[in-house]
Amino acid sequence: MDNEWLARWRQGRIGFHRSEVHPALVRHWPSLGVKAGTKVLVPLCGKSLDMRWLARHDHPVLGIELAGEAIEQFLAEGVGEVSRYHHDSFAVSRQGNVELWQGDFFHFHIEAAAEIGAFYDRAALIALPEATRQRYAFHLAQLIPPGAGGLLITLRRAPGDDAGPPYGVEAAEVRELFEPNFALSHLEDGAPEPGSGFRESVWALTRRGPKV
Ligand SMILES: C[S@@+](CC[C@H](N)C(=O)[O-])C[C@H]1O[C@@H](n2cnc3c(N)ncnc32)[C@H](O)[C@@H]1O
Repeated sequence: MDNEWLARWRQGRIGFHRSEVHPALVRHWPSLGVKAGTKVLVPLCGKSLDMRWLARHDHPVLGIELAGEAIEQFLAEGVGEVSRYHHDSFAVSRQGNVELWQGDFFHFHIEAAAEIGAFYDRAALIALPEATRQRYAFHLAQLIPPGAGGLLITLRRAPGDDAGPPYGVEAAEVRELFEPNFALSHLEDGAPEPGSGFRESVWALTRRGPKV
């Protein structure tokens, strides 16, 4: 699976990347009440422009991405000096208020996440096969402090369509995955996307305490 993502980036097969900020982020982030200055974790971040939107709205961003290509493209398309360092197995690049950790999300641990106070998942959970999604939800819960919130944007496919990525994740699975550690609020379901028929669902999550 990992190599498949690296191949996608190498070959430019990145249909998931949006050339504009996701409208659901703009619409719903303010309602989460995340204080300015709070650092936002963006797992499986790609080169999402949503990170720039968060940074412009006074949130330091910590993105985690497997593909070096994605990170280099993000930095090349941005403005400002880039500083680089290593932390454990991660190569970290910082540009302005955005730091990008290149490596496997599942190797990113709580010591490195000390300042994180919110998260943003668009197309991260749904990038993972069913067997890995449980691990993702648990790992995310370990990184997010009690009381902290986040926005989750998932996707539904036609009934019986098990193909992916992106994988379809129904509301019942979202609840099953996250309810043990988060309070959930379903914010909206998008209209079917032209062509694919995929429908996005937007959720607000708040981490329950105590830490897992
Ligand atoms: C569907 S894309 C979504 C990217 C981004 N969130 C967006 O909205 O454009 C999933 C991304 O996760 C990355 N990825 C997959 N598995 C990963 C892992 N275990 N750790 C870090 N990144 C991973 C892939 O390289 C890919 O860029």
